[in-house]
Amino acid sequence: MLALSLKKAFPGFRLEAHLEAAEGEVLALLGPSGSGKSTLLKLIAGLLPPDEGFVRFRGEDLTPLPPERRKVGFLFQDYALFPHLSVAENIAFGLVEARWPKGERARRVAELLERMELTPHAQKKPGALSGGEQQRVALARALAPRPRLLLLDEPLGALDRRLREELLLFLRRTLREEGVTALLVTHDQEEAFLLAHRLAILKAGRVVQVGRPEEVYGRPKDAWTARFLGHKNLLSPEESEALGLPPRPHLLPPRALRPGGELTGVVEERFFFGARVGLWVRVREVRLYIEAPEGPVEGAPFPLALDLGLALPLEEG
Ligand SMILES: Nc1ncnc2c1ncn2[C@@H]1O[C@H](COP(=O)(O)OP(=O)(O)OP(=O)(O)O)[C@@H](O)[C@H]1O
Repeated sequence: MLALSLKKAFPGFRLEAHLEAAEGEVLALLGPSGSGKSTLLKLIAGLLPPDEGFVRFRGEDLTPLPPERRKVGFLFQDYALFPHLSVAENIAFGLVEARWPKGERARRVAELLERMELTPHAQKKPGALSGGEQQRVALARALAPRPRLLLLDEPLGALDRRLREELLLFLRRTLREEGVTALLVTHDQEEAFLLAHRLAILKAGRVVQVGRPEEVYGRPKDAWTARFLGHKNLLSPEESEALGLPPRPHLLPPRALRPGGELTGVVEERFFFGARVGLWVRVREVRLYIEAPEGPVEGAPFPLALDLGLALPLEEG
C-alpha cells in the first residue's frame, strides 16, 4: 500500500494532501491547472523535498530516499527517449542499469514489445517512429524494470485526439495487466474515469473528494466539483424552484432527463457529435442539457421527461 501525507508551500500556493492507494490500484490525481497535481507527483518521486510529511510504500518510509533509490517508474509528458538507441535498447535501458541477467532482459523486452505492438519497430531509432509509437516505447521503458510504483504525469498530454484515444485504451489494458500501483496526473476527467480505479480531486492544493469514478461523478461534493467533472445541469435556487424543487442548488444527473414526456421545451442549441447529439433545451426559463441519439433542429419543440426524484441537493462550491 502507498500512504502519503505531505505539505509543501510556494509563494502564493500551499499543498496539503493525505492519500492512500492499495496495491495494484490506479489512482488518478485530477484537478485544474495550478491545483498542485505535478507538485504532488514530484514530492512522491523525491524530485522535490516536502516541508513536512512522509511517503510510505509497503511499510517502507521513502521520504529520506533520493529519487533513484525509491524504485519508482516515471512517465512524464516530455517522454524523452534516447535518440541514439534503438526501440529495444530504450526499453532495456533500466534493465541494464538494474543488472538484470541477459536472458531475463531479452525476455522482458520481447514481452513488452509484443504487448505494445512494437515488435516490428524493435530495431528502429525513436526518430523513425510516430508520436503514438514513441509514447508506447516510453511506457514500455517505464514498465520494463517492474517498478513497484509508477508515476504518470499527463501521459497522453502531447498527443492529438485520435492518438490519445488509441493510447488511452492501450494504457488502460497495460496498467491492469501489469498490476502495477500507479498514480496518474490528469486534468481530463474522461481520461481519469477510464484509467483509474479511484480519483482524488484536487482544488487549490487540497484533496476535495476521493472515490471510485462512478461514486464521485454520481455524488460530487459540491457545485465546483460537479462542474469540473463535466456535469451541465447545475440548477440555481431559482431554477430549482421553477422546476418544482426546493429553492437551493441542485444537480440533475444525466439519467434524470429523458427525451419524450410531459414537458415541452424548445431546442436552443444543438451540437452534432456523430453517434449522438447534445441539446440545450429551454424549459420554463431553465436551460437543460440532454444528449440523445438524435434531436430536432434549433428552435423546434422538444418533449422531455424529468425525474426530479434523482435531483441531488448541492452545497455551493
Ligand atoms: N518550483 C516552484 N516554485 C514556485 N512555485 C511553484 C513551483 N512549482 C510549482 N509552483 C506553483 O505551484 C502551483 C501548483 O503547480 P503544479 O504544477 O503542481 O500544478 P498542476 O496542477 O500540475 O498544474 P498543470 O495542470 O498546469 O500542470 C502553481 O501555482 C505553480 O505556480
